[in-house]
Amino acid sequence: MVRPEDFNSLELDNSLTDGETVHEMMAHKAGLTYNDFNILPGFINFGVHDVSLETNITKDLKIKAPLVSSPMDTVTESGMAIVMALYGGIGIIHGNFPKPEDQAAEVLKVKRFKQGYVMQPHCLSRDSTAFDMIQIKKKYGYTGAPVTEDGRVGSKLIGMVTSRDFDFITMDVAGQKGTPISDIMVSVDQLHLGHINDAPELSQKKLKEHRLGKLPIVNDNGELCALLCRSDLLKARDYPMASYDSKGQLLCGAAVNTRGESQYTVDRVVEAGVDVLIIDSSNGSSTYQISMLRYIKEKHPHVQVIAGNVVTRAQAKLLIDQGADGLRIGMGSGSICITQDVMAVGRAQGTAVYDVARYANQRGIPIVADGGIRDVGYITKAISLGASAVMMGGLLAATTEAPGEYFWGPGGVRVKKYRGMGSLDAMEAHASSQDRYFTAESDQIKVAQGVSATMKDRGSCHKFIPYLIRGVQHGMQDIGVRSLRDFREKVDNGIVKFERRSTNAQLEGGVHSLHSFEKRLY
Ligand SMILES: NC(=O)c1ccc[n+]([C@@H]2O[C@H](COP(=O)([O-])OP(=O)(O)OC[C@H]3O[C@@H](n4cnc5c(N)ncnc54)[C@H](O)[C@@H]3O)[C@@H](O)[C@H]2O)c1
Ligand SMILES: O=P(O)(O)OC[C@H]1O[C@@H](n2cnc3c(O)ncnc32)[C@H](O)[C@@H]1O
Ligand SMILES: [K+]
Repeated sequence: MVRPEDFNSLELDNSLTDGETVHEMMAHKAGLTYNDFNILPGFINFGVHDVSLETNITKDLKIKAPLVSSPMDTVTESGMAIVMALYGGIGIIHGNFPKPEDQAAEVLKVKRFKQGYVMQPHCLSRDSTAFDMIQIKKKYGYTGAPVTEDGRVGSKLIGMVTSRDFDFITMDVAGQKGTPISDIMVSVDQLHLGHINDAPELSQKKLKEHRLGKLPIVNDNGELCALLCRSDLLKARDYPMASYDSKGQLLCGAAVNTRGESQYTVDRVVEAGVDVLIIDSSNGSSTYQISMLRYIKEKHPHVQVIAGNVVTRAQAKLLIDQGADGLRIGMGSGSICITQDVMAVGRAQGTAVYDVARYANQRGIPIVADGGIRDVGYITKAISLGASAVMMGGLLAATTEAPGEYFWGPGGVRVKKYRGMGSLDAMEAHASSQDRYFTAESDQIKVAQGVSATMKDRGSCHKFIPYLIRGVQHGMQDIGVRSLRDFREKVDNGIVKFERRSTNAQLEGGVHSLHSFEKRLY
């Protein structure tokens, strides 16, 4: 039987100094990044479950896992933001929508999230046919769908195709093109309905009592708001780490650019209940950024603001002096980013995180290390350099919860699109993002800072994020630190040791010398 007290006097003898302190490692002025170093192991005298990942991402905003999803249109809309918050992180809704109201609607979906409720069910319209229902079944596997006036959530519910109705449809696809949906749906007056303001328990009771597969949830005007699904309820579980606000709603962030018109967007997303705003720019030390920061702080003082991006202490000082509650660090480090090639400006991410964190943390301002997080160990390394959280784009793209549909890429691989917000592809997607790339109002010459790519299907965040969290906990256990604060203190006072590694050591640290291998991670 292992008794903790038997080991009380044991510790590592830190006078035997292998490696170097973080300050020694960073004293060499060449830019370093995560892959350039390892952290040396510490003494494990606690279990992996004892490692707390609680952290502040701004002065006043605490979350339980140091994970933030990037405000990119192939990464974070409400689906991603919900799953990030359920596991203790936070998602930042991107700002590349046709209208500010669309972005606000995504924020609202996160704030209104209730377990078991599908907020964006696939709908049919008054003009749909049985053929369209067959297509939904084929593409998504659903055997029922709500029917609304114009086929969208938010329009008037007129009926519902249930799996029982659907069982009688012949799969004679061509023939069903002529069968109006009204022939196979149950009309709204014969449906059991839930109200959006009802407590979730009440709607769940209705669903169980009437043995329904799905319960449409409507508002006072009879417009469809959501669908409560039996199968999702059965899957529902507790999320003990979830990031909630004081009203018990999931935390949510949103990004805005620095254009004057975006003040209107700020007001809309704040109205929707956003908890934190990110002012999105590759170079945060601009007059444009400062006027946006001032606007938000004056008009909405209760909303936390992460300013950026910055990579130097002078940039950080400027934004902290102007009232930033948090900073986003990274210029050129993103997987889809070509800023350093095109602009000749940027900084190695490890050095940027270390330098800015040392300054900002002294002033009580947390930093989010943005870009270049390729794997779970990179998260631990970013934290070791002083980051309070990491922001991920590519690592989360191509999960089920990322926006966009999967398709088959070269070699028969299932992929989703992942693109830089400054890629021509993203610029062309919406007028709102195009104007930011014209270097002057009248200038029609675009200079892309990002590329458009595909990423291999990574499965659902419901598996991937718990894997990331547990991976970081294991890393911190190996280092011998129980919390982010403990980590920071032990790095600062030189107890946690680092070692730079040669190119050969980097190769050795990866998989090598194998004929073939399979990489299954979680
Ligand atoms: N982290 C990175 O390394 C990095 C690098 C490039 C792009 N990006 C991402 O790409 C997107 C766009 O970044 P960006 O830096 O090109 O956007 P930006 O909006 O900050 O800048 C685009 C152009 O618009 C100008 N501009 C901005 N606000 C203005 C105003 N109010 N009036 C007049 N001109 C104004 C800027 O000076 C710049 O020339 C963001 O999502 C950003 O996060 C990130
Ligand atoms: O996590 P990764 O994928 O390494 O980086 C995400 C990070 O990249 C930045 N970014 C987004 N779009 C662009 C773009 O078009 N050019 C340059 N950098 C970009 C952004 O900071 C993301 O959070
Ligand atoms: K890059």
